[in-house]
Amino acid sequence: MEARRRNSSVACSCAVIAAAVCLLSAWHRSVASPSGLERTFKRLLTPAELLRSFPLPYTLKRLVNESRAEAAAILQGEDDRLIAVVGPCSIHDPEAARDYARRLREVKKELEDDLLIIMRTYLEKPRTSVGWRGLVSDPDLSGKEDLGRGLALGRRVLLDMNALGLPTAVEFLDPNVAPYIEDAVTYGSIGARTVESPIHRALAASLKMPMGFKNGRSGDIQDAVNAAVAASSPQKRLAPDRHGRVRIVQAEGNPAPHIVLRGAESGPNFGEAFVAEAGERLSKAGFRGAQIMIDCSHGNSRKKYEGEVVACRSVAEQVSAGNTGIGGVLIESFLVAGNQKLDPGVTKVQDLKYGCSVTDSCMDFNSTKDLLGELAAAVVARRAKVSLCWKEARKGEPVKA
Ligand SMILES: O=C[C@H](O)[C@H](O)COP(=O)(O)O
Ligand SMILES: C=C(OP(=O)(O)O)C(=O)O
Repeated sequence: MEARRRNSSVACSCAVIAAAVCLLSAWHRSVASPSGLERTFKRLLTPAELLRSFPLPYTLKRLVNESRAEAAAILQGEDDRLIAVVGPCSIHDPEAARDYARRLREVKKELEDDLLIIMRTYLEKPRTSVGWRGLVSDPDLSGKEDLGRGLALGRRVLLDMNALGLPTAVEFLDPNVAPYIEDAVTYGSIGARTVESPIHRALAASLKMPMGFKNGRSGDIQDAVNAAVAASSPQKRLAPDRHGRVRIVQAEGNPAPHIVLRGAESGPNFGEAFVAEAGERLSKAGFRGAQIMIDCSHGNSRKKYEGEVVACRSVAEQVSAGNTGIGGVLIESFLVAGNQKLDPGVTKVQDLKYGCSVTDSCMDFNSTKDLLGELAAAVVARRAKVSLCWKEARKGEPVKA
């Protein structure tokens, strides 16, 4: 009896030690899968640990909260400015991103009566097939995919942008990444490749910043409308908490879900007829007065920065003509125009051109500044027209615009 008790306590201690060794030395652990292939697990900091190392200071928390509220007010038609989400297609060089942000913040201050400028700080890239998957996945652009370093670097970039006075926008791609960064994000997007995914819709329902849903790559606007409806509803989902424990999250529904027209393989959808149709579908789905965002890139630019200028000018014309259904734009822009090839593991990072996109083609900073000026002027024109309408309506006269 005594011997059995001793044996079982020895077995117990061995199990505890083994578990501790496993946990402490589990930086790198390989498990044979049923197919005989090795699956590798690597220990990662929990969101709580990363947030402790790189906290969002109180003043920046205030910036995030205030800019989220401003963006939501614009998207609900309560603030007549436009949102402009502007910045590189993807962040690959934090120094170039800071350089860009310093210039953008000057434009932000100059145009803040008419535009809410948010810096596109995209850290995760969904690929059509394969390719570099963004700073979080591969921070060294080497193909080694050091996700632990990527999460830390990505969070630091978001903190830097906020510290420079710029609210940030990201695409949420891997739901597991969200708890590491969401507190530092003002505007979120669900992309064309994931807009039909129930998991992404449920994630959006639990996020506190306004979330934009892109139309599908085929051009189907209804995918985005359905996603906005789903994300506006309270729902439960399984998700890790900040300590990495899987929990049942009771999501309240996103505060300002909206749709983003991004064009399609078959062509752009930034024109008046598409905007009107999107507005009608939104009203039918119960979103009365909800604003639409227009992505001037992707299918709307046919992935060429010159096309972005055309799309953006069309938006400015529609707004200055009095269209009150457009709430903002997304623009891919970096220090210099165009893009360059990045083949992780093959391209030498030191050979990359400074301030030039390694994913989609971007417009250069000076053209961006000019276009933002045009958008701000369009808001001023719309304001004058709309208030004229309002005054005439009050006099009981027919509304002109
Ligand atoms: O915005 C970036 C790209 O459009 C997206 O990540 C897909 O890129 P790809 O078609 O080059 O893979
Ligand atoms: C991938 C993107 O967009 P979309 O989902 O519209 O292709 C993006 O904005 O980086």
